[in-house]
Amino acid sequence: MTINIALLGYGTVGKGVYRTIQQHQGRLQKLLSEEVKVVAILVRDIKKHTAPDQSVMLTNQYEKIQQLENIDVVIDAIVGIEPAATYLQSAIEKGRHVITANKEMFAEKSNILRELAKKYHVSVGYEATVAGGIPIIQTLKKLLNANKVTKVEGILNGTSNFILTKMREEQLSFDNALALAQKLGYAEADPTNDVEGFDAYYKAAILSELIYGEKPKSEQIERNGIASIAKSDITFFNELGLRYKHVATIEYAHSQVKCAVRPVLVESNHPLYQVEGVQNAIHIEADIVGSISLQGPGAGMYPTASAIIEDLIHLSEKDQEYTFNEESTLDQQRSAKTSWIAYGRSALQQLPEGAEIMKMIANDTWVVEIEGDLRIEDASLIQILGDATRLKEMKKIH
Ligand SMILES: NC(=O)C1=CN([C@@H]2O[C@H](COP(=O)(O)OP(=O)(O)OC[C@H]3O[C@@H](n4cnc5c(N)ncnc54)[C@H](OP(=O)(O)O)[C@@H]3O)[C@@H](O)[C@H]2O)C=CC1
Ligand SMILES: N[C@@H](CC=O)C(=O)O
Repeated sequence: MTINIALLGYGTVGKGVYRTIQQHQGRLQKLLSEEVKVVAILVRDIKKHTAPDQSVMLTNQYEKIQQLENIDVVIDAIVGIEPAATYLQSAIEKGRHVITANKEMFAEKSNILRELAKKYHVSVGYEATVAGGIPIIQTLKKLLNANKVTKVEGILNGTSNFILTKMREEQLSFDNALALAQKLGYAEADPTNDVEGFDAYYKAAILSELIYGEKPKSEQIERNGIASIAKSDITFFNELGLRYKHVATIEYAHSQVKCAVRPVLVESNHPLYQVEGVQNAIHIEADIVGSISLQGPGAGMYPTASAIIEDLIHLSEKDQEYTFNEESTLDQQRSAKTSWIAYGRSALQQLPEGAEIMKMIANDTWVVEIEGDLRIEDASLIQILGDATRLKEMKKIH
C-alpha cells in the first residue's frame, strides 16, 4: 500500500518535504507500514521548475490535483490566505487529510478547516505553522492537557532573531542581514511579514486558539516589529549588557486573551538572552508542571520539513477536543512591577501614572518601573525581560 501525497508549493519548504520523504523512505515505511510517495506538485510558475521525478505530476493548475483519485494527503507549502484555504477546503471535502505550513492562512482559517475536517473524518496537521522545527503544537495538544497553561512567551520569528543577531555580532546592516535571511530560506516571500511582526502574531494567534479556544480580539493585540531598530541602538544596549529580542506573549486574563508581539531588551540572566540566530524558543507556564522551555530552529528547509513529516506520522491520531479559557493564576505577578528602559527624553513624557524612575544609566536613558504591563506606542519605551537589579545598581556610562 502507498500513502500518496500532493505537495502544494515547491520552494524552500516544499523541496525540503520532497527531499525528506525521499531520503527517509525506509524509516517512514517502518513507522507507517506503507510507502510514502509524492505524486503531484503544484507551483505558480511552471517554467521555473522541473519535476523531481518522471512519475511526479508537476502542474500550475490545482484542479488537476483535485481530480486525481488516489491522493491521501495534501501538504500546503504555498503562500498567503488564498487560494490556499480554498484548495485545502476542497481537499478535505474529498476526504483527504491536510497538513499546512502556511501560518498566515491558518491563523485566519483554522476554525473553518478544523470544523470541515471533523465533518469529513480527516485530520489537519499544522505543527509547521509555529516555531519551525520545535514540536510545540504536539506538545500542547498531546502532553499538556490536564495542565492549565497560564502564559506563553517566546521568540517566534526566526528571521527577526537572525537579523538582530547578525546586526549585533557582525555589524551587518539591517538590509544585508535580511538579504542573508532570505538567501538561507528563513524569510517569508514578503519579508514585511517577518520584520513588522505579522508572522510572529499569526503564530501567537494559532497558539492562542489551540490553548484558549479563541484568538485575541483586535483591541487586545499589540504588534510591533524590528524594522525601526537601528544598528546604533543595538550596539548601545549591547554595551549596557542588554540584547534586543523580538518576543511574543499570550496570556488569558479578565476573560480575554491578550497578545503582545514586540521588541524587548533581555538581561543576561533571562533564558531568551542566549537564543541566537534563527533559533526560536517558547516558554510555557502551566499550573501543574510549572515552567517548560522548548528551543530549536525556527525556520529553514529541513526544520520545517521535520515538523510536516512528524504531522504525517501522527495524522490519524485522535486529538484532545477540549480547550479551556480560564483565568490565569498569575494575576498577582501581572500587577507586579515590570522594568523598562525609557530611551530619549520624550519617553519620560509618556510614562504612565505611578511609573517610577529608578536610575539614569546613560545619557537620556533611564531604568523605569511600571505597574503591570504597558501597551507600547513607540520605540522609546522598551520592556526589559529578566531581573534588572544589575541595571539599577550600575554606574552611569557616558
Ligand atoms: N521558509 C520557512 O522557513 C518557513 C515557511 N513556512 C511557510 O511555508 C510556506 C512556504 O514557504 P517557503 O517555502 O519559504 O516559500 P517559497 O516562496 O520558497 O515557496 C513558495 C512556493 O509556493 C508556490 N506558490 C506560491 N503561491 C502559489 C499559488 N497561489 N499557487 C501555486 N503555487 C504557489 C511557489 O511557486 P513558484 O515557485 O512557481 O513561485 C513556490 O514554489 C509559507 O506559507 C510560509 O509562511 C512555515 C515555516 C517555515
Ligand atoms: N519566516 C518565518 C519562517 C518560519 O515560520 C520565520 O522567520 O520565522
